[in-house]
Amino acid sequence: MTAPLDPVPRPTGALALDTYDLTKRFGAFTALDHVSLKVRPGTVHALLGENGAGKSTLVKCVVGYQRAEEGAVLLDNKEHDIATPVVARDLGIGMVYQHFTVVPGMTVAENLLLARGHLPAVIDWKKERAALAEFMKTTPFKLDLDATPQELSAGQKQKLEILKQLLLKPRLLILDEPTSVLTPQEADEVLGLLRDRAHAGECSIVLITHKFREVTAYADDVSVLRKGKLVAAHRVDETTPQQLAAEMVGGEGDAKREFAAPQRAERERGEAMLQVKSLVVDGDRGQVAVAGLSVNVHAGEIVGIAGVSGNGQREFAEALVGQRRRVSGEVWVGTERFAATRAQNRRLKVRSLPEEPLRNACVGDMSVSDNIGLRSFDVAPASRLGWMRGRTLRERARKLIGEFGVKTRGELAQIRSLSGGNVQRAVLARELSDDAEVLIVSNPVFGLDFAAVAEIHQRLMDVRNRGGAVLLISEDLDELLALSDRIAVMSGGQVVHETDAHQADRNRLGAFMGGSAH
Ligand SMILES: Nc1ncnc2c1ncn2[C@@H]1O[C@H](COP(=O)(O)OP(=O)(O)OP(=O)(O)O)[C@@H](O)[C@H]1O
Repeated sequence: MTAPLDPVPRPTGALALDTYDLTKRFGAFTALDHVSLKVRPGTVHALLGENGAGKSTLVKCVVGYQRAEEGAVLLDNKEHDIATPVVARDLGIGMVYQHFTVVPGMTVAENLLLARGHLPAVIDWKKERAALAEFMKTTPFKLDLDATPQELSAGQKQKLEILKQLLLKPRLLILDEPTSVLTPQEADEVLGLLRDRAHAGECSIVLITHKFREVTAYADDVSVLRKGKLVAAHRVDETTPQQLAAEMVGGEGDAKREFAAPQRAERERGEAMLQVKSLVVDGDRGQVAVAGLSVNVHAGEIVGIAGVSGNGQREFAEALVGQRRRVSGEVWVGTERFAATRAQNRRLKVRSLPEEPLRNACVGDMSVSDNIGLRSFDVAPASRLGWMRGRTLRERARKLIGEFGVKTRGELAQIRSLSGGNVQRAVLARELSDDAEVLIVSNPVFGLDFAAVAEIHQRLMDVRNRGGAVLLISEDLDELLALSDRIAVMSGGQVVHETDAHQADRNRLGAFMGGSAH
């Protein structure tokens, strides 16, 4: 290892974490209410809870990102005042956040080095690069050390976040939904690696997740938060997903939603609504990201685009919705050549939900109401003779907040104060409120709890059932298999395989995704 030697060797090994009566308020709202969590050293501890239950707030208090008003944080039974993330890091606590914290202008290698903190005055790049290359060999991820974060897909950025923490050899590692944008195979690899490190006594892991499969397969213990309170704690092998789901939502009835597949209406597929013909799009580094891609989506069908992140999906989605220049090729909606202008989107009812909606589809400092009104603020009834009608916008927002179950302290709250899942719901409320005819979605349930996943999947299915055309770009094969009528696999910027979803074979799809099938 090339890190400078510490004067006093740091203690190593897995930490025990206890929170005692932790209470955190935002104004009059209590986000954490006397939470006493117990994480045994050398274990993987899953933290479950619906969107807005307080999971992120709890761990942010442990890593010094937020300060609790009451209660205490204990490491190995000793109370610590963790006032800042730097204090947490020095105590051996690492955190992989739900949002990305990589520095955009720096390469993967620079980001990794920066994460290590305590850098020497002069960096011996040759040595550092060699050390990083060695380190990369010990992880399941392969990332180009010279790439910049703008060139990385959400999945790759997530991997970089995890790598940054692994490099620090934390004694307690907290991960806030680390697998949301990973393929099932990647998720298994990373969770397997983390569990092995925990069981070897190197670290303890706190894993915030919405996936019961991950809890049963990888966690030793599980705690459930509901509305800011810790409502249950179990050894994983002494509980069931049904019991956990019921504890999360506070009632048996709702818990069944997770296990309900979306209702697919029997219907003939109509004419081609969205046609992509030989589309070529460049990536951020000028490389060809989408290399002559063609795909059609018909009325009344969902076409799923599968693929390992970084195979041009992000650039494809951006080019479709007008956020990236198309080098050549054509996109048609119905009988019209489609340039994704605001007027066209409105007239042709083309709607989209990009990944990372807080960054890509919202103005964080603006209110929930204004964000919901972003598509319609300049058309009647919200605007009359050029005047925006705030009250109309707010009333409409309030109605949609209710309809889409957005948990917010009111339509005037800043959208960035909402939990991740609720931002997603707010954007969906905006995009789906007026019968979309063409819907382009990327990783739509990233970070959502099971009830929200089921609900949003049904909403996407409803667009299809009503005769809309849905293009669903997702790195989650289970999601694609559950929703799609057809699945196209994207690899190297092209569609390399297309199949009827009902006859699709997971392994075969996986082989095309990995580039090993012909
Ligand atoms: N900085 C803040 N200001 C005001 N309210 C906040 C702030 N941070 C969180 N909240 C509120 O606290 C509650 C808990 O949010 P938190 O992000 O901890 O939920 P979560 O369980 O992590 O949800 P998700 O699964 O959606 O990420 C939410 O109602 C949220 O709106």
